[in-house]
Amino acid sequence: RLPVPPGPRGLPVFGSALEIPKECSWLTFAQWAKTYGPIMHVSCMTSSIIVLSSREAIIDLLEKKNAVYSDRPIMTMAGELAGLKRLVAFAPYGQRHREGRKLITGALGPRKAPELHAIQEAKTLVFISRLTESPAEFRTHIRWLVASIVLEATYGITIDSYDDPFLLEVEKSLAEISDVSAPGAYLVDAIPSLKYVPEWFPAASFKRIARETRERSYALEDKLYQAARRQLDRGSATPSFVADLLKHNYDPTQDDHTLYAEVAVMFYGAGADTTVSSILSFFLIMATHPDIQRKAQAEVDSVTSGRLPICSDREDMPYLGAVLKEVHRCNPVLPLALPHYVREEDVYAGYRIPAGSTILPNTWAILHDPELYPHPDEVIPERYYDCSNGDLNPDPQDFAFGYGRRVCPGRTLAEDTLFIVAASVLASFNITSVVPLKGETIEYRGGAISHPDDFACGILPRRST
Ligand code: HEM
Repeated sequence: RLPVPPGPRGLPVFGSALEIPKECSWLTFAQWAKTYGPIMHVSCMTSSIIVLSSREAIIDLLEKKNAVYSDRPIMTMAGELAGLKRLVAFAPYGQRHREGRKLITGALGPRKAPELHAIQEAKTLVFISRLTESPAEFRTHIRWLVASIVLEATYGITIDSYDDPFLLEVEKSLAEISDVSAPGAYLVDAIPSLKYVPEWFPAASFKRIARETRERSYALEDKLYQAARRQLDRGSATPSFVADLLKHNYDPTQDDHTLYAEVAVMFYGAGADTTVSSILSFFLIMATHPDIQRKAQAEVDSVTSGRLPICSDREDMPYLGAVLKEVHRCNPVLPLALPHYVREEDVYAGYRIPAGSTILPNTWAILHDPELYPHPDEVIPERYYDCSNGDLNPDPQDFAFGYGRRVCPGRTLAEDTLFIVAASVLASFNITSVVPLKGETIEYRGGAISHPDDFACGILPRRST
């Protein structure tokens, strides 16, 4: 038998579970990869994790062998007990997952771009005026902006403020989902047979937590979906994902409704925190790199000549495009993507990849590899201009949005939102003077989603500076 890839030995029974930090585990994995190489085996309680830290390994396995490497690990607490495996991002690779993805890619394809751009541009206009009125609250405005774009595009629901009761309910449910899916948080994930323990049993509070999370997320999914249906019945529906599905299916079965509701709820679940984190990184990078900001503003000004930017300006603003590539490279929002899973044993580079391994692509390690991106800790938009060596500076967006048949289906929506926000902010404001709100410097943190530490920054209307 071939050996498994090299990796830290860890402790008996626990393996390396106690050495993997809950925050920024991608940094620890990147450090270990310097010793053990780009294909690393990490044992963690009863499971095997294979961490991939090179572009070649990720392409060879997750892209070229995507039929084998597109499953998701079985998460007993989140997936089974809390019912999340019904949702596209957590679903096992198979028919239901494919159906869900097909609906999302259809709804976000080029045909739908004009409708989506209209929503993105209108909401960004309101965002700019709110930012002018209360710049110190830029975080709240960013969260409102992303929520209002996603909920309008998915359900046709208008959200006026970040305190909207509907939105607070959605955020609460998401926080619960994030709690139950935190790796290592529940013993039942390491010992799946515990799932059979009855809820009343002492120390089985995880069963109650899972049931409550499941019930609340189902109720919310239904509430949002029914709100969109009611608008259609009243004839007041604006173009949206749900309205479009129901307009094209005159006689939906109960199974259709269930599928549509499950897929719709994914837009916010997968698209809100991720997009917010990228926009925050954009603000941080602009505030800390005034020269880059000025250069991007000059480009925006020359294209728009005084009007506000629109989504179709994107291809005329290559420098801003390069800045946004750096935003994704410096802070890949999902630094380990989402975990993939391999059901069958495989062989790669002389190693055995055991059946049932969780596969973690270390996107952060690739986007900070000095062999691929010279001076990886510096923000250098110009790095994408030099095409003389085709192996250097590959487009970070091809990594930041994941891999193979699990690649993010919301990429275009996310990129367009980031672009219109960035271009409109640059046209309207100078972003200055960053102040860390905790500690001395601003680091990127997080468990699964990476985001910058809290910071304050100056946001001054350009006409007054
Ligand atoms: C900056 C914003 C975003 C980033 C960086 C991002 C990145 C990612 C990544 C890395 C994955 C995991 C891919 C993998 O497993 O290999 C993913 C999955 C996913 N994303 Fe995004 N995403 C963003 C925004 C969005 C938006 C706006 C939507 C809305 C539709 C969305 C929907 C999804 C879905 C449904 C999945 C699961 C796909 C599957 O399992 O088949 N994402 N995203």
